[in-house]
Amino acid sequence: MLLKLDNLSVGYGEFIAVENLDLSVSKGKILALIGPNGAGKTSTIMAIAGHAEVKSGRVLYEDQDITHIPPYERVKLGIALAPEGRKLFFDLTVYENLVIGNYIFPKNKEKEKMEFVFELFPRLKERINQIAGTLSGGEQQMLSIGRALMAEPKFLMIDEVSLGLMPKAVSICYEAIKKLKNLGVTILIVEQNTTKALQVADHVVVLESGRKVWEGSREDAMTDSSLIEAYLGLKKGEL
Ligand SMILES: Nc1ncnc2c1ncn2[C@@H]1O[C@H](COP(=O)(O)OP(=O)(O)OP(=O)(O)O)[C@@H](O)[C@H]1O
Repeated sequence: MLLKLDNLSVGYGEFIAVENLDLSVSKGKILALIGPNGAGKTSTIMAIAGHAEVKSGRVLYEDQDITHIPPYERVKLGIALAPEGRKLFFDLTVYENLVIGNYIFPKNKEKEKMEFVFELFPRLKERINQIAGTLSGGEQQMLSIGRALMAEPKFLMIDEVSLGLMPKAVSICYEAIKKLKNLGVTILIVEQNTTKALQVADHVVVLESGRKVWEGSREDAMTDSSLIEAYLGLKKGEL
């Protein structure tokens, strides 16, 4: 296991967004976290990144308890996040956003890492001096993933991979996810487009109202008709 959540509860003040969640991500695999709006998917990954308040339970990474270490320490350990809404520096260029992704790391590998991002997303290289706020939604998602990759993560989390993107951009992002997996990166995706998520995921966890209501392999997910109908809004055979 690369990452393990042990009985984790996450909340905001009195409100509990995620309750007693147990979840594991195996090294080199892709986990898809799915579920309706407000289910607690974003809260879960924000807790892993260190940006949400853990009420109880533990976040374990490479068998180390990281529940209470600051976010940048987690980045140094190899945990990176492409957050919901991309959270780019919209007034800065593509290049400058990527430089910021490297800011806690030595400058000497910056160019090499940026070249890797450009290999994955050639579109970003073409637009290197463009202001991030003027990029298309798809290009912004590529930049958000690219910025996370500047940390050379072992564990990459992407929130809402395909939300609001054109089909072509969705394909580019998913191709990149497959390539990263082949390079050994462990990936957690939060996704509304469950059909797409199930094409790449090894394991699936469904959250509803802050609780885990289903979990299993992709094969299990694709053959469990109650899951498909209840949570994916599809009839068996439509996947
Ligand atoms: N900063 C916050 N302050 C208070 N409540 C919050 C905050 N962020 C999220 N919540 C609440 O926590 C619950 C879970 O939200 P979360 O964003 O984790 O769910 P989600 O599954 O990612 O949903 P969505 O797909 O809509 O983003 C929701 O009821 C939401 O209103």
